[in-house]
Amino acid sequence: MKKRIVAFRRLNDDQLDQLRGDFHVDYFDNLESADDPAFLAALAKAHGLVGASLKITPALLDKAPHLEAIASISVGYDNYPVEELTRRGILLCNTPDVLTETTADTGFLLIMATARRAVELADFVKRGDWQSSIGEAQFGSDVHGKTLGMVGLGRIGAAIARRGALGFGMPILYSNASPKPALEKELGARRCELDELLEAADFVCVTVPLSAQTERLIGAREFALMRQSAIFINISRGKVVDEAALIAALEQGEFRAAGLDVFEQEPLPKDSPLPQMAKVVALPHIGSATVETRTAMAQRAVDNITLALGGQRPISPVNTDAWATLSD
Ligand SMILES: NC(=O)C1=CN([C@@H]2O[C@H](COP(=O)(O)OP(=O)(O)OC[C@H]3O[C@@H](n4cnc5c(N)ncnc54)[C@H](OP(=O)(O)O)[C@@H]3O)[C@@H](O)[C@H]2O)C=CC1
Ligand SMILES: O=CC(=O)O
Repeated sequence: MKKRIVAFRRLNDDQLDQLRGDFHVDYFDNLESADDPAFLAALAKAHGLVGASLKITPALLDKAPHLEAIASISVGYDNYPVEELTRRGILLCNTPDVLTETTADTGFLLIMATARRAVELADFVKRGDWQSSIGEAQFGSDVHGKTLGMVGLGRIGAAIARRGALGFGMPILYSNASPKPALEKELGARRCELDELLEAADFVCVTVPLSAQTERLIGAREFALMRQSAIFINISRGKVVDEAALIAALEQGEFRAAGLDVFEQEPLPKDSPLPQMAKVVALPHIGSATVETRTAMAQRAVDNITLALGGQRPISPVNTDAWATLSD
């Protein structure tokens, strides 16, 4: 009998056909909530789960007694209780590498858009306010040659730093759990403490994953250390930043501008002041959101679940201990 997979958000027809060749698939194209009764009924019989952005809780796992593997269509896995999954022998897979360059493009887009005030000035033109040559009050700041401070120098952080160092001649500072000697050699990057980075960088760019160690890593104290002329970029997870402190620091002019792809609560609540601030470029979590990259991510998830449920090692397992249990 075929194993059963529940899939949601979002696979194309070829990917669904590929899965249906090996498995019984229940597909929820537009799942609104994990409480959807049809979704829960399918989950109760599922061996595999494929999808993204759903908060997976132990209570939800209790409703999936046959679950063997989850293939997340994301590289970040802060919405999964990894230890609990491992304890239950459920394998979790993610999608590293295939989204690195696109997410780095988005990070650099935020650097450029904030420094050159692209959104604010495009709105100015759109409103018909461009009546004469713009003056100094609307000038931006250079990107090339400025110091880029990377908070996190993993796959995405390195790809952003590479764009900055090799494309824009930016000196790179980084704070990261472990040293990155190869990147130091390639990019001339220098590792330093977070406080030194915050004090010295013209652009502070956050790319660490959300974890117990990084939650609210950047708050009022950290914003106060930044230069008044500096620009803050967050392309990782909203909860790495204390958002109330970010808003207060922007209001008080502690630094110049913020480029944000991620927020404490997503979608951003309607009463958030952030999108209305001229100094803020706010994007709706589109780091990896190109047709090519989202297709590649979904394909990686399809391949991961197919391999895992077929008894073969998946391409990108997160909790390899669970893989050992599953492959016994
Ligand atoms: N906005 C978007 O759409 C997207 C957002 N993301 C986010 O980006 C994150 C990073 O992805 P990716 O670059 O692939 O992940 P990586 O694991 O390659 O990079 C994360 C880096 O952060 C470092 N790090 C982890 N914890 C700490 C800490 N406590 N202090 C300092 N450094 C730390 C790691 O150090 P070490 O190397 O020593 O382990 C690693 O170098 C994802 O987890 C996700 O949250 C990802 C894709 C798209
Ligand atoms: O935020 C996106 C991810 O892949 O993680």
